[in-house]
Amino acid sequence: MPALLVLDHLEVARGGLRILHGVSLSVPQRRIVAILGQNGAGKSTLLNAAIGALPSRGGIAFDGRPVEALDLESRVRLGLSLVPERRELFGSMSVEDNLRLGRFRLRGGGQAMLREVFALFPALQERRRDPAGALSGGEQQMLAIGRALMGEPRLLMLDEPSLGLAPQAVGQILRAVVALRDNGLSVLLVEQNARAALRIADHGYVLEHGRVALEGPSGDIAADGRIVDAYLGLRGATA
Ligand SMILES: Nc1ncnc2c1ncn2[C@@H]1O[C@H](COP(=O)(O)OP(=O)(O)OP(=O)(O)O)[C@@H](O)[C@H]1O
Repeated sequence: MPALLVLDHLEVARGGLRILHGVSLSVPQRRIVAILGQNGAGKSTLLNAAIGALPSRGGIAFDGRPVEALDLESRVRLGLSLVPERRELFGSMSVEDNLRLGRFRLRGGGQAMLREVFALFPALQERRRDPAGALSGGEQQMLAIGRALMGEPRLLMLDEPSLGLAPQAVGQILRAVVALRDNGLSVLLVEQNARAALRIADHGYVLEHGRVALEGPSGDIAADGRIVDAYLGLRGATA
């Protein structure tokens, strides 16, 4: 089966500085691919370029089709979706209204998708009428993922979903990501929590200073403690 997303020698500059230096990677269908690396390695930059929020050079193909010339909205329409690190929820709006916003570009089917999101995250159903700003960090992350799912993406890109969450919430989020993969979704996961990410991912890439330092099946990366310690630092090693 051809890969769903293929980045081919992607280069991105920000503020006049080159951040990504020819990064190539692919996300197969129905797989979780983790991007790991220290702060500033370029992980968020990569996701933002893939969705079209940052200009880039190099190839970006989605489902075999070049998309680098398409704007962000067109890429989203094709099935790419990004849950950003800051989650970007509307704090004074209800949980349900935040979810419905994720449906804005599609007609019909909203109720069925809402049921699917509530089945995945029962906590959101219980709090559907509460303002998003009143949710815990873990629930807000569920809501951000749920809102992305409302748009029926084919590739879900998650930027640091475990950031700032209690261990129990991290577990809930990562189990949901596995369930989504098992249901057919492809996932590109950026995480600082390297060990947790490698436990659920099928394949991993380690970025270092905007380059792929190594890649491989996630089990191989996780099994080599030296790799995790050298490239992913204390937080990855102890998580
Ligand atoms: N808006 C910006 N303008 C200029 N440089 C930026 C901008 N945003 C990020 N950078 C720089 O790009 C580099 C990569 O940042 P990026 O956020 O992609 O890294 P990251 O691997 O996701 O790290 P983190 O975990 O800290 O978010 C860093 O050196 C950062 O300072």
